[in-house]
Amino acid sequence: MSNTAQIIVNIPARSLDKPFSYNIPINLPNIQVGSRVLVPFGNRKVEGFVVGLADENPETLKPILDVLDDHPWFDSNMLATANWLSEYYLCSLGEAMRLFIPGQSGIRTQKAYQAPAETDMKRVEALLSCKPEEYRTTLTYIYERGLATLPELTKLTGNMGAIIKFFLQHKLIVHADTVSKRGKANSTIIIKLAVSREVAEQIEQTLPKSKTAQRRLLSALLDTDTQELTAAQLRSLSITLETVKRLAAQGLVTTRSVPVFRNSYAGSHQRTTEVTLTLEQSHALQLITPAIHSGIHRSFLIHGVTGSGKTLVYIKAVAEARCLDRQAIILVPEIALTSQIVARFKAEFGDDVVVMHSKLSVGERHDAWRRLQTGQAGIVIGARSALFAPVSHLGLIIIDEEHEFTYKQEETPRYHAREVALTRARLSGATVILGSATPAVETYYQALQGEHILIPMNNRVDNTPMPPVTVVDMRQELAQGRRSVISQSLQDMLTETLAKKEQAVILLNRRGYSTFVLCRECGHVLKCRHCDISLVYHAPANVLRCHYCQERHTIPDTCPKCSSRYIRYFGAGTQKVEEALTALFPSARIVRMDQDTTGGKMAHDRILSAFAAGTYDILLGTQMVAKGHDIPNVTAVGIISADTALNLPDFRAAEKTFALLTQAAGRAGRGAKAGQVVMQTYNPEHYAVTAGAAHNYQAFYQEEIVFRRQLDYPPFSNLIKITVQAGDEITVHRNANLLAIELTQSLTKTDSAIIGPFPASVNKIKDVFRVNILIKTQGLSTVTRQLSALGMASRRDLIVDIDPVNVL
Ligand SMILES: Nc1ncnc2c1ncn2[C@@H]1O[C@H](COP(=O)(O)OP(=O)(O)OP(=O)(O)O)[C@@H](O)[C@H]1O
Ligand SMILES: [Zn+2]
Repeated sequence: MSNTAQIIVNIPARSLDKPFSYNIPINLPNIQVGSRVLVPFGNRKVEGFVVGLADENPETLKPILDVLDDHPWFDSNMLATANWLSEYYLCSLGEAMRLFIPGQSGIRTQKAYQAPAETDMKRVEALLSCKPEEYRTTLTYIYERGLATLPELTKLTGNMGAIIKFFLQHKLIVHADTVSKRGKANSTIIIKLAVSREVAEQIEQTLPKSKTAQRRLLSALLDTDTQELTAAQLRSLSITLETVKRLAAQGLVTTRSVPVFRNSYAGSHQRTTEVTLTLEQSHALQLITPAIHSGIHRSFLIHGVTGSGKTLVYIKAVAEARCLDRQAIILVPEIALTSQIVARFKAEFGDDVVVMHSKLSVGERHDAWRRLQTGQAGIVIGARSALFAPVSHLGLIIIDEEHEFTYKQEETPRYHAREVALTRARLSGATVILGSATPAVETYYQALQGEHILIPMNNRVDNTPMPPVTVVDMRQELAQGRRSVISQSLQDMLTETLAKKEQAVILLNRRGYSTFVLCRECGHVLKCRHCDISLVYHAPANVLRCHYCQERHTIPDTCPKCSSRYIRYFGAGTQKVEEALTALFPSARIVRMDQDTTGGKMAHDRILSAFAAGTYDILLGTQMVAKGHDIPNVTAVGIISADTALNLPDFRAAEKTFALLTQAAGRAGRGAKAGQVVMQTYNPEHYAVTAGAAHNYQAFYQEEIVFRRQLDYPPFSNLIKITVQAGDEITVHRNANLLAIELTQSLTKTDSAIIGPFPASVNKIKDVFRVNILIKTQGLSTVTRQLSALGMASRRDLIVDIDPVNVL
């Protein structure tokens, strides 16, 4: 048996990226690879993850203090996934492993203090003599109790920080932090008869009259089929635990403790009425089902138009995995926006579903994960973090709306859920289903290369037609003297919809930051000569700048294309549009949904539910109104400005625009009533707009992939973004320039190009200046190894982002 363990301590510090050896004491024999333990570290007690076992010289090592779980938290594929994550995304193993722990830590540390081993009371008196009375009260409190926690002390006086500091400084007290296990499952006891029925009956007869409670307990146990009672049943019979103890002492009953889990989503389980699968749905399942049964990893891309019924395919696939007793993880972009899909899974699978929600407490999270770990639940639905659920029989991972950028985590570790899902599934022999009406260009390319099995679903359920789209050229609106943000066509469509008592969704995608510059007469957008990227207006310097190559341009007085003087910085907010709508339709019930109205996370859900229930006629908002929902009475969708995302200085601008337009248009006419869409734009000829208006992914993809190939953007390369940070502008630029030189020298043989340095789009956050460098490479693993060797992953002034979704 091994006597030492290699342990990764759960402290978010990059410099601690190596395991430490600890002695395994004899009283903790069940420590295994994957166990979570409590270890001394410096003068603290911290959580650690066992990543290896060995035989060394245990005498020289500190001992492990405790084990946090009965069974190892990490199984082998979770460990392997964490290892892969730390290598691919250049984070420490500790940072990767923390992702698998609900609340990121399995212990709760509480600050506490005690008297030092020796105290010289004379010295104490001298020190206290010149201090206010509260110093004396506090110290007396600590000395009398032996140990006092910070919250306890804070109750004594408001000035505790200064007092503790003084005591520590003069060694009148020492740290004695208390550590408790977090999210320990609540437990209940079960009482069982320990003797045969006959014996129990005899004893019940012969017990003296005074022992009524004991007699009642015996007879209650004899009344059951299993000779067992739960704690709750005891309570309802008014039998106390004291009585149980008496009978246990005589060897008549035994007790055992079983965990109970808090289930905040416990609810009724109503199977939906059976529906007949569409041809495309059953075709999809014919391909997916054998893969799930084979236990060999396969991945599928369901490219299904909006309203084609992808959710039902997911449900059937999950049912298939559950029949084999394998577990399923379902990822959705944002849980607050996806209550419909959650509700459908709950209806189908009841309590077998665990929903991971940001509103869950750490304790509830722990319980939810333990239900999965112990096999009491088989399905988890959640945002990207659900990917790290401790399911030991993983059979299926589904990523709905796989193109969404919320699948990328924008803090360390900067992982993309799709990549992690594919890795975890490969390591567990599980199936992956990626689903979208507008797959990411990279994913679709991979599918065409044979990396995923492509499953097209080209028709809506019941062959409901896709809604026709009217593209309104806003330049002509202006030419006709109409200056409103709402075009004639949009106004007409809304009038008609309201008259029919149907509902409309209006999208104003004003997400983004600085304005772009546009000629209102010809629609020309000022772009960089070298990069085919929109120029960004920088207010302080009053210049236009290309974020890719740094070239600066002065703002022209007239449009370089048509010489018009109507050059404008573009941007109308949702509030302005709301005003315009109210003016046009004073009696319409309008609800606005954007960052300002959705302060609380569930506000989304409330607004959407109210809208779905018919409380409002028009739902107006930013991109969050364009996604996921399936409301039969929505027959009209209006898009105020199709171009907003198009003009961001981002090589994915066209992709983002196309996806948003297609998804938004896809909300209309999903039920029995026909839908229609009005799309306002200054770029009616742009392929993202024309393809979006035609619901034609292929048309978009064919154009886009040519552009990506020409400029070597992903999928034809990998990008790495390095953000340099510093407290002042001169330093940040100097460091970035030095770094660029260092990178150019050390990456010469790796088939990489270095772009930048260029200031980040938000070039100062909380007084820290940020400058970006992009590496475009054909040899990602070589480059990441190099970066790691150069120590860049652990430099605190750098953020290294592999496969960034935001290159600005
Ligand atoms: N076989 C079927 N028979 C009848 N109705 C169905 C069937 N399959 C799905 N539906 C219904 O069709 C509608 C659209 O399905 P769903 O929401 O799954 O589409 P989707 O492909 O996920 O679309 P989107 O990409 O726009 O979210 C839903 O109201 C669903 O209940
Ligand atoms: Zn440029």
